[in-house]
Formats: sequence, structure tokens, C-alpha cells
Amino acid sequence: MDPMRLDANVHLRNDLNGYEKWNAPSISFSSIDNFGVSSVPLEREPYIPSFVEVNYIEGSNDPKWSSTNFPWTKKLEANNKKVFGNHSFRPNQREVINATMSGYDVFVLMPTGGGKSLTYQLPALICPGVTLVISPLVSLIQDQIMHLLQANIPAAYLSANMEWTEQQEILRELCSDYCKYKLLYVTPEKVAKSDVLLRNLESLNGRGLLARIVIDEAHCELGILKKKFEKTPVLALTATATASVKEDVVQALGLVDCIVFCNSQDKKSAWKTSTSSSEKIILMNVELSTVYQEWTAKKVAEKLQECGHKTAFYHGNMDAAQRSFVQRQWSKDEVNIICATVAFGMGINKPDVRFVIHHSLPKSIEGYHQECGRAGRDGQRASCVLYYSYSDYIRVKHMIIQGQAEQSPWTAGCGRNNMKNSDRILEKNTENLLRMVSYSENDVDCRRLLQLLHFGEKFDSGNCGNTCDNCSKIKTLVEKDVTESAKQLVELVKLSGQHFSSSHILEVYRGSLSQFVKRHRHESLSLHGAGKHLAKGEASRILRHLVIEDFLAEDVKKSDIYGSVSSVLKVNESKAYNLRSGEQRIVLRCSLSLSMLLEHMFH
Ligand SMILES: Nc1ncnc2c1ncn2[C@@H]1O[C@H](COP(=O)(O)OP(=O)(O)OP(=O)(O)O)[C@@H](O)[C@H]1O
Repeated sequence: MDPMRLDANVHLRNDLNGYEKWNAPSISFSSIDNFGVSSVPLEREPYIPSFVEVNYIEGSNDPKWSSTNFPWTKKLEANNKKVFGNHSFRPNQREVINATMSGYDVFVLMPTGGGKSLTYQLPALICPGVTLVISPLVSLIQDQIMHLLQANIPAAYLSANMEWTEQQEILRELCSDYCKYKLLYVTPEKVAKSDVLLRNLESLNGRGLLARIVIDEAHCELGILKKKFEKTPVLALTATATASVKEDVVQALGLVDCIVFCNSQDKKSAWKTSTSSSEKIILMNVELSTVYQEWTAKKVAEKLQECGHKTAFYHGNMDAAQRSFVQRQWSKDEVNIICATVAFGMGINKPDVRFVIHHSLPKSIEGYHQECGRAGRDGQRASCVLYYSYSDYIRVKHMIIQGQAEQSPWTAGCGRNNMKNSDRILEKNTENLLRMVSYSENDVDCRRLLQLLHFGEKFDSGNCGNTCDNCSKIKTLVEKDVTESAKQLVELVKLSGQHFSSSHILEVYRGSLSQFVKRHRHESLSLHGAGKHLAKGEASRILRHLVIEDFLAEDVKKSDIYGSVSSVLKVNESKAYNLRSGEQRIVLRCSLSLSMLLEHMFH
């Protein structure tokens, strides 16, 4: 029975009648002859992204894609076992493979470690022709090539950093009618900049040998590919689960009729607490790869080495040979701790990583979630640990501002629109960071629930089974109305002229008579000591809540050459108005110790 005919809702591509042509890659429409690649300079039509009307077809709940009646099913299952060593498919893998092999454009959202690679490597293996994989990180590409070659699957990659002779050898092989490669990996920059590559792809396509175009976690404008290779199926994969990513990617790629598969972001293995501490560990630094972070990665690695651990460090400023060396050491278990910035490719596939430890604050929940995805990819127990301090927020915020300033369009001589654009990016990045701070500050709610909520998924925290720190604490929660203290803190920021840091405001609020307080005559302010009755932690939690909820803004002021950053608090008048007028109340949930609980009950 033809499973493709069962459902009339699916919009079939005109060029492929169901799966009959599954083994026939795109038909030639190029003018390039069969014997080689034209050397005439390539006419690159300027690609102008335009809004396309997209027909999203939900694939996840469509039983047709999980059918085992496709002509390729037997081959698929045999190779999954024999070549990849898997006994079954993970959620949505079979479905995605069936959809892409039926010739559709497919968009896949799968969390890190969900098994995205198999969804194109297995089709690449069993379909004739070459699968083009566009992936943004060279370290990830190298890792994938290493695994493919180990499994005897011929694969190559082209990058601008390679010797020209090496690149030519690969390009020559692509020209051959019996091209041995099943997969060719390139970076998005290579596609954007290399005419030679595009000409070779046109030639491959002309000979019916461009099997599939895979875009792995590359959120960039590659619409030119769909325009040039209209009939070649595109498979776009991402682990980034923000609400807009599907639209952004599908639009940027120009996938008009596309089947969408979305997996849950819940990564069960990373929520299992580990009991062992002698296993593979990744120690992550913050997302921004600054000199300071690179220095930290190196220093931390050295300290751990002194303590007798087999440790290496990895950051983006190391040269390519050094990086591959560390990657090989890691893959071969010659080191068991990696201290890295995010330059350590997020896709590097080491199944038995037992810990991902964040040494400092990630700049977004998405980033944190993906970085944690390095742990427990083999489905076994793993732990994710985040070291958090509110002062990290100031430092990371400063890095974001600095990074933005370095890329300022004014310095590049661009116009006002770009300036607005960069302001928007800064605003978005700051908002992402604040969400991460809010997640870290929350010591009450189930972490799994908080993460999934962020990705728009529902989760019953009763199912957490005490796998997160908050659920595993024995605690009694009470709700506390802190509106009065919040109002006072906002007022104090104003009274002191909006020139002081949060720690100074807290000191004044709790009645400190330090030299600094006296120097600024803040002991004479009417609210000096108004928060004496509060514990320091409690007062600072209220203040941080005011920042997270945008009643107050932390204005990062300056940094010195040692990386120290100071901040001043400012009042966001429009939000503060609601607080002062009594329109908005602030209630915090707190966990209480027994003595505090008794005090609370009899208060
Ligand atoms: N069907 C399967 N059965 C068992 N293991 C699998 C299966 N599919 C994939 N894996 C394993 O799961 C791990 C993660 O797979 P993969 O690297 O493809 O994840 P990913 O979704 O690409 O993650 P990332 O976004 O982090 O790159 C790998 O070790 C892979 O061998």
C-alpha cells in the first residue's frame, strides 16, 4: 500500500510523486556540462530575502511518517543497526527520515542530544549522490567527520582554513561521476563566499547527484540554495526552541511547503542525579568568548591539572591544530575534563559526559539548555551544575554591551537604521540574560518546569522525582508580600540620586554607618535603616527581583583592565509608578526553615 496516498492533507511537492523517486536526486536544470565544472565567473544574483507564504505541515502527529512500509524501510533499519550500532530509533527520527526521503522540505526541532545527525546521515548513506551539510562550527564538523570515517562512511569537509591543494582534491572528487563522498560538510560562510563551491554544487546537481541539503543549526540567510536547487529536498535542523526560530529559519531558507517535527525539550537523562564523580566533565565558561574567559578556561584547567586531573582547555583563539589535538584527546578519553568557552562546539558528540558544570552565568536560557545538552547523550545518568552569583550578571551584561559596542555600525560607517537594529539586539540580549538571572535566582520552583515553561511546554513538577535542586530540598513555602520594602528600595535609589550600586543601596537600607555611607551623607536619608528588620539575603532578593522585573535597571558603568565592572541602579519610572500607586503588589515565594516558619505563623 502506498502510505503517501492515505492522507490528502499533505501538500506533495510537484516534482516528486510520493516516494517513487526517493532514490533519484534532483533533476538537472543547470547549463553546466557533464564533464567538468565551468570556469566562467559565477553570476551570483543578489539574493534579496522576501517574505514567503509558508505552508507548515505538522508532521509529529501524522501516523504516516512512522510507517514501516516505505520501500527503504528494510535498508534503513539494517543500516541503523549495522553501521550506526542503534537497536531502534529515537522519537521522531524515523518520521523525519521518511519525510525527507519522500522528497519534502522538513524542519526539525529536537533538543541537543536528541539524535539529529542520524536523520540525515542514514539517508545520506542509503541514497545515491552526495548530501551537502551546512554547519556553523568547524569543531563540530571535524567531530562528525571523525565519527563518519570510523563508521566507514566517506565524508569530507571544505573550509576556508584548509590548504588550497586539499580543497582542490575534494572538489576534483566532487566532479567525478563516481564521487566517493556520501556527505560533504561546509560552513555557511563557505556557501556565501565561495563561487567555486557553488559551481561544483551546480555541477553535482546537474548530474543528479546532489541528494539533499542539510542545514544544521545554521540560522542564516541561505535562501540562495533553495533558489538555485529548487528541487533538492532541504532538511533544516535546530535545537533552539525559541518561539520565533521556526519562522525565522523557514523564512530565511525559503521553504514554502515544509513538514515540521518538534520534539519535547525535556532531557530526562540530564535530570537524573549522578552518583559517580570520576567521569567525563565539561566545565563551561560564559557564552562570550572574551580574552578574560579564555584566560579563565586555561587557568581553571591548570588548577585542575595540579590536583591530578587529566584536564585540557579549549577556546576560540587557539589555532586549528591545537583545537583538533584537544578534540582528539577528548574523544579518545585521554583527558576527562575539558575547560572550555562555547567555542568548544556544541555538537561535539561525546556520549558519556556525566557532568556539565557552568563556572559562570550563561547569557540565555536557550544557551544554557543547549550547553547542558552535552551531558548524558548516552541516556545514562548525568548532572548539570550552575555556579551562580548575582555579580556575574553585572559582568556578563558588561560583556554584552562591550561586544555590541565593538560591532557598532557607527564604527563601520553604517546608517541610523542599523543603529536601531543594534539597539534592538542589545535589548534582546539583555532581556535573555535577565531571564537567565531570574531562573538562577529562583530557589523555589521545579527547574525542569521552569526550563520547559520557557520553551512553551507544559510539565507537571510532580514528575520531576526530585531530580532538580529545588524539588529535592525539603522545604515549606510561604508567600510574602514585600510591596512596602520594594517601594522603599525604589524610593531610596531615587533619594540617593541614582548614582549608586545595589550593594550600597542595600547597606544604606539596612542602616550601615560605613565610611562610604557617611562620605555621601546617606545616613541622613529618611530611608536609612528602614530595612533593618530584614535579613541581608531577604533585602537583596527583593532588590534583585526589582531589577529582574524591570522596576530598576542596573546600568553597567565601567570596567578596568582587570575586568572589574561596576553598576549603578536607576529607576524605571513607568513601572515604578504602578508600584507607588498601589496598582501593583510584589509577592515573593520563600522557603522557610522550621524556626522561620514558626516566626511566620505567630507574626
Ligand atoms: N536511535 C538511536 N539509538 C541510540 N543512540 C542514538 C540514536 N540516535 C542517536 N543516538 C546517539 O545519541 C547521541 C546524540 O546524537 P546527535 O549527536 O545526533 O544529537 P544531536 O541532536 O545532533 O545533538 P546536538 O544538537 O547537540 O548536536 C549520539 O551519541 C548518538 O550516537
